[in-house]
This record gives sequence, structure tokens and C-alpha cells, in this order.
Amino acid sequence: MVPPQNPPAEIPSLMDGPVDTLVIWNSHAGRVQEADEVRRQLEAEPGTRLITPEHSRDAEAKVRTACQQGVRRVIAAGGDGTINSVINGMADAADDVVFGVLPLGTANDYCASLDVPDDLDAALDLIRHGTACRLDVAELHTASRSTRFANIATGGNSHRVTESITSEQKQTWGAMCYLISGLSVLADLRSFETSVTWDDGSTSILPVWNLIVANGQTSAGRIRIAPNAKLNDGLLDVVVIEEGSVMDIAALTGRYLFDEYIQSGKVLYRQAKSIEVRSQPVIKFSIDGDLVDEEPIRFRVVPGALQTIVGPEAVCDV
Ligand SMILES: Nc1ncnc2c1ncn2[C@@H]1O[C@H](COP(=O)(O)OP(=O)(O)OP(=O)(O)O)[C@@H](O)[C@H]1O
Repeated sequence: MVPPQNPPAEIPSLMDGPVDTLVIWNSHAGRVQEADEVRRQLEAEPGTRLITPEHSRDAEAKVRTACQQGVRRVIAAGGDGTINSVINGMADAADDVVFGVLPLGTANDYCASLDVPDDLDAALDLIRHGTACRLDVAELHTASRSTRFANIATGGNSHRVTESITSEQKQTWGAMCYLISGLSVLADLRSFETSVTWDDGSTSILPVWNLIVANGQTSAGRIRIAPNAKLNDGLLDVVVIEEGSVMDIAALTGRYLFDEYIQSGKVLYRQAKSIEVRSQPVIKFSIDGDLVDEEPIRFRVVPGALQTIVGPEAVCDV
């Protein structure tokens, strides 16, 4: 990665101050069993407080309080679900509070875009010595709720893949569980008559199999679903897979095929600052297993929302 446009922020040292760093440790995350040693190291860092909330809403509340009390950085130790709980808790944090990730999740798709290494020692090293860039987050709004997400929301048939995966399957199969579950959904694909209103006011009406709203590039176990997505371009990448052929079906589960398929132009791929979606029947959207089934549903990007620790090959616009 070429150096970022904005000069990288200095990351507060773990050695600074009495309550410097809050770590949200998700003991339900897929790889948490491998992480005892890293946990010991983090707990021994001066100025670091590690907590293990039982639910994402507890985590969000704890992060919000810590930010109000002046914490200087917050680390999500978990997968994409943990990351979302932390970034929601950081929504009103001061501009200079730094966000980082220790990838304890099953797939950790957002970390692929951040270029946070899977190896936990290397990831801890990045937290200690890496640089931070101001990155976008995505926001979802319906009449009854608003929430932020870091990576990707998937609607249509694809949400049924993540919905059907249990934590036991994640522990047993790792990222492979997404492929196994994807194959089981193929027998029963549904079409959704969908209207997408874009930020320029135009509307597309389409028979949709899947609709993906992406901030990061990969989903469902590192499938590169939004290859043009950049983490600080101030845009969401919208990928619409229309009802189609057997090739479309293969594209839903084929890791490499999907890349080729997107590039073949058979998929509607567009970037926007915001979109509004309505459909018949209602498309349920999943944000890492958190289900939203209310319409209309509006997505928008929050440009430069979070000072985030990134690796050298992060997919940032420079
Ligand atoms: N901050 C949190 N603290 C405790 N539990 C959480 C938190 N965030 C999410 N959870 C719960 O833990 C489960 C697993 O979380 P997470 O998504 O972070 O890991 P994963 O599913 O193993 O990884 P990935 O989503 O990257 O494949 C979630 O489905 C949710 O029930």
C-alpha cells in the first residue's frame, strides 16, 4: 500500500496512561481457543483492560462508556460480529480514538480488507506498532433501527447461508462451513422483485437473487464479492446478482468463479453514497448473522468515521 493521503495518526502506546486501551474479548468467536497466550500478553500490558461481554449489546454499551470516559483505543478481539458491536459503541467517540482488531473470528472477512494478519502474534504486533488510517463505515436504517457495520450486508438467498450456520459448525469446519451451507441453499433459490433507489435519484427494478452492500471486499469466508471496494473512498459497493442461470448458482458458492463472474459484467455492480431498497417478498438482510427484515431499508456510508489500525496492504484509496 502506498502511504495514506492523510498522514497516519500516531497510535497511543499500550504503555501510556492508566486506562489507555479497552479490549473487547469475544469468548464465542471461532478461534478463541487458539488465543490463550495472546490473551495473557494483552492482559499483562500496562494500561490495558480486557473484558469479555456475553452479548454484543453488552459489548457496545461497555465501549460507549469507555469512550465517554476517555479511553484512547478500543480493540475488537473476535470476528466481524464483534467488530460491529465495537464500532457501534464507538459511534460517538472522539475523533482520535483508535480502533483495532485481533482476528479471533472464524472468517474475519473485514480483516482481509484491513490486511490484519491471521497469525495472532503478527496481529498483536500490528496493534502495537502499526499505523492508523481514517476509514469509512456503513450504516443501515429502517423505521425502527439504525446500526453500523464495517464490512458487508447480504440480502436475498445469501443471507440464508450465514443464517443457517451454527457456532458449533463454525468451530468444526472453520471458514469451510460457509461453502457447505451455501451448497444446501442452492436447492431452494428464491427471486425477490426489488427496487433499488440510488443516490442520484434513479431507480433500478430487478428480479434479484442476492443484493450485497459492501464497505470491505470479502464475505462468507473470504469470497471477494466486492473487488472494487476501498475502505476510505466514501462509497458503498452495491452488488446485485439477478435471477439467472446455472452459472449464477455456481457464482454464489465458487470462490474463484465469483471473482470472474463479477468481472464478466453479468452482475450489476455500482458504487453509491446511499441506496434505498424495497422488495417483494421482503429481502432479509444479514449483517454477520444479525437479521433485518423491515422495509424500506436504507444504507449510507459514513466517510472517514473511524481511525483504524491497518496493515501495509489494506485496501485503502491513496
Ligand atoms: N462483542 C461481543 N461480545 C460477545 N459476544 C458477541 C460479541 N459480538 C458478537 N457476539 C456473539 O458471538 C458470536 C460470534 O461472533 P463473531 O462474529 O465475532 O465471531 P465469528 O462468527 O467466529 O467470526 P466471523 O463472523 O468473522 O466468521 C456472534 O454470532 C454473536 O452471537
